[in-house]
Amino acid sequence: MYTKEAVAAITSPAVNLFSQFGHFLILLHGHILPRILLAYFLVYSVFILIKYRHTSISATPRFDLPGPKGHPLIGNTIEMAQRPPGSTHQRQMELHKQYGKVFSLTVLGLGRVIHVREPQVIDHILRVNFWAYEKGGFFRETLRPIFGDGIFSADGQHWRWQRKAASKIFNVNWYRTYTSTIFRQESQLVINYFHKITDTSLTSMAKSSTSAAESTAATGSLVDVAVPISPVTPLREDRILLDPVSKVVDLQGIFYLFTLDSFGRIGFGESFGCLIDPEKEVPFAGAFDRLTANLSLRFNWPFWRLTDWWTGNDKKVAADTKTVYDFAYKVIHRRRTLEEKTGVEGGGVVHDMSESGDDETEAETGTKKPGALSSSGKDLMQLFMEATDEKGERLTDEGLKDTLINFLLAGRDTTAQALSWMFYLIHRSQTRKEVLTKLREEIDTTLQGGFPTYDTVQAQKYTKACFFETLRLYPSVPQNIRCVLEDDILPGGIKVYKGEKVTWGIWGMGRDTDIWGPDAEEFRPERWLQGDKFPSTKFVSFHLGPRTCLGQQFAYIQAITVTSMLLQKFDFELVDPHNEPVYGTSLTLPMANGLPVRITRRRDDPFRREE
Ligand code: HEM
Repeated sequence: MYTKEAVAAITSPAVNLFSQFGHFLILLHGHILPRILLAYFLVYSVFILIKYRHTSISATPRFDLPGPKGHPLIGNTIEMAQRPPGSTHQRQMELHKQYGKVFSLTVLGLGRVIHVREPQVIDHILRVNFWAYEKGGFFRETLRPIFGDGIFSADGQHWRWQRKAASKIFNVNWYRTYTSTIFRQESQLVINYFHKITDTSLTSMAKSSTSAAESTAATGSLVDVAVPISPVTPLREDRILLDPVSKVVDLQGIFYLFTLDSFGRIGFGESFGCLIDPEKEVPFAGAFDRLTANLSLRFNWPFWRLTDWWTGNDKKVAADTKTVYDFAYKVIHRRRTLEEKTGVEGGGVVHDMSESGDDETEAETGTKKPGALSSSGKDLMQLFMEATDEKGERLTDEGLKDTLINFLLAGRDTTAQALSWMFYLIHRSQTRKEVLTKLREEIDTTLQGGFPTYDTVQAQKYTKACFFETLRLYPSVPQNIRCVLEDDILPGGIKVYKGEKVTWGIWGMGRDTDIWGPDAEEFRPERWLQGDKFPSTKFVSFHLGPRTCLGQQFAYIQAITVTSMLLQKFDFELVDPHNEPVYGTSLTLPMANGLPVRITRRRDDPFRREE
């Protein structure tokens, strides 16, 4: 047995060693390491605070660029998020006045955003050095939950093939023989509705609207998918007929219905039926509107995922996305079934335009009889079902869904808003009366009381000038942004580095006196018939370069058709002709409270026949 002393002799060195190591650990853990860490942390924090004293930590500081001072670590994030809705464009213009043609801001999530204003610089980004810029991950990730990988958010090869496929579709033959006819028919539905308002008493109006709905439901010709026209269809919250007694309607609301219905037919050969009874709510349209408004908020607020979850907005967005997707898949499913039955890609759908009922006009203008069409009577869905992607493969249902939704986003709100601003501009008190007179003279002389066609639209130079002049002052896409893919030097010598963003305000450029001269703020369509020509690097409302708007012809044919047909028949009086409508929050440029106008039958219609 070991004695006490023997045990102590054996264990004490070990105990000593252990206790010394313990002391060392205590020293290290209890005092020095945290101190070192703390000191390191403090020094690093001071360094970070100094480095990012005016810049968000997601951006490299740049002292060579002017711009409003930001807060430490978050840069200008709060200021950007706090801007009152609709004031973005004015604020950007003020900042340009203060800091010059180039200034920069930093925002958490976005990083450094460089604002540019010179046409030459924008031309460089969009055309000259196109491949050094892209929409980028931020844009894609913000849009993807709703708009998938469609043409709007795609970059590189995936964008290129979509562009190539769509370019084949948007051609003169298609416009001449297919889309123009649909624009005419849909414009006629707007006219029918306005006739109902202006010509009949309230009671008979209500009756006729019900019977129109019933007869359409019975034939099933227009309303197949989206619009359950039945007494249970709810009335719209955002009413179209604002005052039945003094015949006031929301013209912007009507234009939204017009472009949606037109797109339904052009996109997949089925109308949403909105114009059959504009007072009835169309669930798809409501869901789509809310989704686009949500998207615009996401672009300005980097923490949208968190706040959406916190407020429960994510559930509403999910429900709206489902409504839109369900609709798209239903249409696709019908086409796939047809495809199986016929054995032809996309079902081989060719719309017989001779059902249009306006063959007389076609005969008068000498254009081909629509019923005799072949490929030009195909809707977008048919054309995309026939197309192949970058790998030479047919589009999946998901790809088709993305395509449809992206084209709808591209083509619906933009044209509806441009039309609303144009009607506002030609009727507001500040615009010279001769603008409307000249417009009507051109319409009457060209159409002689008949319907517009593709060819008459081309001849209406003044009407087109009014449309372009509207888009100069009120561009439907008021702001745009690109991500820098590789370091570059902009004209004028400003350096931009990979990962930074460049943005330009199209709204502000349209009002810049350096670009458009001293009368930049004036609505003067004549400028398009004299010095200013389209396309031009000054006018970026339809974009520039390889990603220029694919639908610009589509848009102005549609706009000129409906404008001509409405001005032939009706007089419009703004309820408030003196004040500019307030801008709504969106990716595009809507009027927040619509465009209330009083409608009457045209007083001086030289071709009026008693109907
Ligand atoms: C007044 C009406 C319109 C305006 C002001 C307008 C403006 C624009 C702008 C600014 C872009 C560039 C967006 C970007 O890349 O960031 C664009 C792209 C596009 N637009 Fe339009 N647009 C209008 C109508 C239409 C219509 C009616 C369609 C089709 C039916 C259409 C189809 C497209 C497509 C497919 C793109 C994407 C092009 C690409 O990325 O290659 N647009 N549009």
